[in-house]
Amino acid sequence: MNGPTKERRLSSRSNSGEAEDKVGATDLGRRKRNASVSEPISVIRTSKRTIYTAGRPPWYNESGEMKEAFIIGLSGGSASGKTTVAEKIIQALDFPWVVLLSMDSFYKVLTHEQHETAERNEYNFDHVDAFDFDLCCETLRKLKQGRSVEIPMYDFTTHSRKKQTKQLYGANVVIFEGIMSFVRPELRELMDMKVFVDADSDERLARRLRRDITLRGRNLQGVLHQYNKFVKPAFEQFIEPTLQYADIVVPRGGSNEVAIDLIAQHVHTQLETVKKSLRKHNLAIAHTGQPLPSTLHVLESSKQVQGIHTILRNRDTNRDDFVFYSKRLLRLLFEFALSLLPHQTHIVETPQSTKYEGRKFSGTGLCGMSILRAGETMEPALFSVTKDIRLGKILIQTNARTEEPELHYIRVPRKISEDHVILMDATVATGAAAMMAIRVLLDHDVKEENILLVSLLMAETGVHSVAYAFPKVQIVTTAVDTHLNEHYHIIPGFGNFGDRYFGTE
Ligand SMILES: Nc1ncnc2c1ncn2[C@@H]1O[C@H](COP(=O)(O)OP(=O)(O)O)[C@@H](O)[C@H]1O
Ligand SMILES: Nc1ccn([C@@H]2O[C@H](COP(=O)(O)O)[C@@H](O)[C@H]2O)c(=O)n1
Ligand SMILES: [Mg+2]
Repeated sequence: MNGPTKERRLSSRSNSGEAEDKVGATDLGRRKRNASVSEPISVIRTSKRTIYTAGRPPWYNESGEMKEAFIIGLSGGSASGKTTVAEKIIQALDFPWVVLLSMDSFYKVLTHEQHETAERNEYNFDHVDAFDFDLCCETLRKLKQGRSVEIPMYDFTTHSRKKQTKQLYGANVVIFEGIMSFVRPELRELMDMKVFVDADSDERLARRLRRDITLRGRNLQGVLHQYNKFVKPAFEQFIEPTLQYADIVVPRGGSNEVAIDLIAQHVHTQLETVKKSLRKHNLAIAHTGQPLPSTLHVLESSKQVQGIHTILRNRDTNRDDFVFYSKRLLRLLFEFALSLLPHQTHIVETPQSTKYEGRKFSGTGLCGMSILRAGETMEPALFSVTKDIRLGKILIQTNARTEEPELHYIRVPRKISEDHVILMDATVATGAAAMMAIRVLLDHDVKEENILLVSLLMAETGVHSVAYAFPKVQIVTTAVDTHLNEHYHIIPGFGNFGDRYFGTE
């Protein structure tokens, strides 16, 4: 993807399939508060194994410390309206990168016998032992730190985890909801705000009957049996006692607009400093005091390189010159990138029958992967320095309405998993497209340490984001610019590289 285009702005994501159709669909920035929520998740296409989501770049506070995500914990009895309230908070928040994490994801995987018991509505899903609290806690902690997590997705109709998982890279706000979300102190400690969703028990039973029969594949008798045997006693034993930890109790759940607005307002106040630092982070120097990562390799800024940069950065440079000099710089860049690949000693015999001790690429294979459209401009230069290299392509475009990057097309060379992969994008601004492409490669079993992200020009924030999410990926460029403007364009930058190269300005 072309750096100066908007690589990524907003993201709202959920991990429960049930909620996803509704909550994940929420286009936070644009949708009016009371609008119906029915579109598919702002995807980011899925593969068989992973749902790719965009991630926000990490940002830092004034002292250069990583800013943590704000976590809202939602608890309450089954069918009290936790998921509904979570959706409404997301709508009311109108804030980028909000994630909904549901405790459903952390139901333990059942044995064959347990599964049969569950089919007879005799398995106790309303007991603390039914959840993998360790995984749940680890996931929430990582999300709070803005780190990448892989989230299991739950299917209530089969009582099992879906094959697909969801990859998240960080969030501003995480809404964590579940019947037992306040039970463990280690989970409560991670929460910045605790909300208990309350509803009358008759109301909860009526809603649960309707929902479980229509959405979770249950029958009337089964729901009533499970409710009386497990759900009702669990509410009294585990859930109701956690009401004492709540900062706010929301009676009438999702229909309580006043409470939802108050929660959203409070979060906004809390995040005001974050928003300021985000603005500062984007508009001024990207990360004051943050050292650039050791995985970053910048081509030596020789006089030649500086001269080429001067031509490329000059707005008056015509298209012919722009193409010529970018190709020249690209060849230097690829030669430099190739020098970072593993090599071993290789002895050959010269025409004079003497031995020459040389070097040879020691990897299994090498292929290129371009992020369309601007990454495609790098292909000829790659071909000119590597012989018979296999090439893949990935098209990531920003949805004009949601401003989210979307994965539209992937063509990955066959048997790529043992290869070193040169991932190409002409410029990297926020890093969102590159991160999505890296995730796609990992999903095709490419080893993280075998990926080289190669780009003519990068913004500091993009470098940090990629390095933070993928610490083993080698990042190779000819220069790192410190600024991004409010349109996520690299400053001083090259302008829109793809447009200047293809003459589509
Ligand atoms: N205020 C409400 N009025 C009517 N139905 C509601 C309300 N809140 C939630 N529901 C419905 O009740 C069911 C349970 O709500 P849900 O949000 O899934 O609860 P929880 O996540 O707490 O189990 C869902 O089918 C939902 O659409
Ligand atoms: N396979 C499963 C797993 C869980 N449940 C019930 O789900 C309830 C929790 O989800 P809510 O959205 O209602 O909070 C819990 O009460 C379990 O009984 C299930 O029925 N089947
Ligand atoms: Mg729910």
